[in-house]
Parts: sequence; C-alpha cells; structure tokens
Amino acid sequence: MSRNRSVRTPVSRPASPPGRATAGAHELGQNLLVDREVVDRVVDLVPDADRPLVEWAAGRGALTLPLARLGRPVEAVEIDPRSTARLARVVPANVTVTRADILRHAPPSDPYDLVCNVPFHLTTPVLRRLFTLPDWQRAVLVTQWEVARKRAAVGGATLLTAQWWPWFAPRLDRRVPAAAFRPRPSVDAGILLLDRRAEPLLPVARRRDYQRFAAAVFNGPGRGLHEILVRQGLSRADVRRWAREHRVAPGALPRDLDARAWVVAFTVASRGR
Ligand SMILES: C[S@@+](CC[C@H](N)C(=O)[O-])C[C@H]1O[C@@H](n2cnc3c(N)ncnc32)[C@H](O)[C@@H]1O
Repeated sequence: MSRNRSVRTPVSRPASPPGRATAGAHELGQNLLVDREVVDRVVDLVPDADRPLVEWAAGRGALTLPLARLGRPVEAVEIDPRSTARLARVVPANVTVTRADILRHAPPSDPYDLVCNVPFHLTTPVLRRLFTLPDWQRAVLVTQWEVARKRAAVGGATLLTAQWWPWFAPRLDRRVPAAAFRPRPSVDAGILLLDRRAEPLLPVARRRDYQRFAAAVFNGPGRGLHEILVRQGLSRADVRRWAREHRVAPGALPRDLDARAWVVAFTVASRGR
C-alpha cells in the first residue's frame, strides 16, 4: 500500500487550544499501549462492518496500524504535532492523520465506529462529548479501571450512565494492567464498550425530560427509592408494582437500578404529570 505522508489540519477551527500542542507527554496523558494482547483485543472488539473508523488520541499508532489492517478507512486524530508527523510517515493509504483536539474534532456525518485509548485527564469530557455525537455506532474505549467499571454500571450505576442508558448500552470488557502502558500509569485501566442502541428505550425527544428526572431521583430527598419516586410523582401503588416487576429491593438506591427500571419509572412518573 502507498504511504499517506500528509497530516490534515482542519482549517475551520484551531487544531489545538493555545499551549496544548506544546504540552509535555505527561500533560497530554501519553501513556502509550505496549501490550500486544491488549491491542489485539481492542481491534477484535471493533464490529465487523463496512463503516469507517475514527481513532481519537492516536499517539504513535499503537492502535492505528492494527486498525488500518482491517482495510477500512481510518481517521486518526491526535493533538501532538510530533506524534502526528511521525504517524503520517508510517500509515498506509487508508489512514488519514488529522491534527486536532478530540474535544473539538468534527467526526464524519455518516455511521462510523470509534476507538480511543483515552488520555486519562480527558475521560469525563470525552465521554460527555461522545454521548452527544450522533453517528458513531460502537465506541471501544480504554479508560481508567474505576471509570470503566462505573460507566458500565458494575457495582452500581452513576448518574451519567443512568442519564444516557436509554440510548447507549455500556459493557465492561476487561481489566488492563498498568504494565500494558509506557510510561506506566499509577492505576490499571479497563476496556469499555459503548453501543448505540439500535432500538432506543426512549425517543430522543424525551431525552431532556428523562435526564432531568434521573438527576432529580439521584439527588432528590427521601429515604430510599420508594420515597424518592413518590416525591417524583409516582403513586405508592405504582411504585410497589414497579418495584415488583423490576425486582427492586426495599432498601435499593438509584445506583442499583438497571436501564429498563429507569425508563419505566420515568414513563410512569410522566403519566402522573
Ligand atoms: C493514552 S495516549 C494513547 C496513544 C495511542 N493511541 C496508544 O494507545 O498508544 C493518549 C494520546 O492522546 C493525545 N492527546 C492528549 N490530549 C489530546 C487532545 N485534546 N486531542 C487529541 N489528542 C490528545 C496524547 O498526545 C496521546 O498521544
């Protein structure tokens, strides 16, 4: 395959905010993947489809080059000019290297899959951004272990997960030891999968109301879910029926609910308004 030696720097917006491009390796979260098995696992988790791939935070290409071998168009996005220059010299023709900030990068407007070994310091903004972007189908993410667990609702869901659950299905794939990176970070990582639901549990038009409801339940007053839900407009009989159907224990907290229990509670509460 011929080499693509160019780096695309979108002109419509700055490639990076002031100071970022010259930031040091530590500041940019440059913990590069050096474990072959982890790289292979990330690539295996990319769905078998014809869609293009976008890789955020491509670094020196530990994932980019194996992803390129899938034979699909790949856009590799990276902020560090040394890394993009280096990457552009080695990628095959199906890879475009874009120097840009992943918090501002404009992704394709057709369906695509996304891969990102997330710079640890950007985890929450990256997740928030992803949830609002419309066209990716699966995101394969490497994040800190605790974040991967929390986002996949292992051991209890967070408000952020609950707020996006009707539209995205998160899954924890595996733990990745800190030794899989150079330099070695202080904590382990995990592989987190996010799938856009082919059939969302609620229409997008209800998103704002649902998210407000989830926040009110998570942060609302009341001893336990039953009381909280009554304050959110469910009758006591509705709460009892809902708890029975979704096997919600008497002492359960908002973090203990699954996606369907959230959606049904919201739907019942909306009926009462
Ligand atoms: C954890 S490393 C991953 C590198 C490579 N994908 C790998 O797995 O070895 C994160 C990468 O994100 C880049 N980065 C940090 N902040 C960024 C930003 N705002 N936009 C784009 N890339 C960023 C860093 O320069 C670094 O190369």
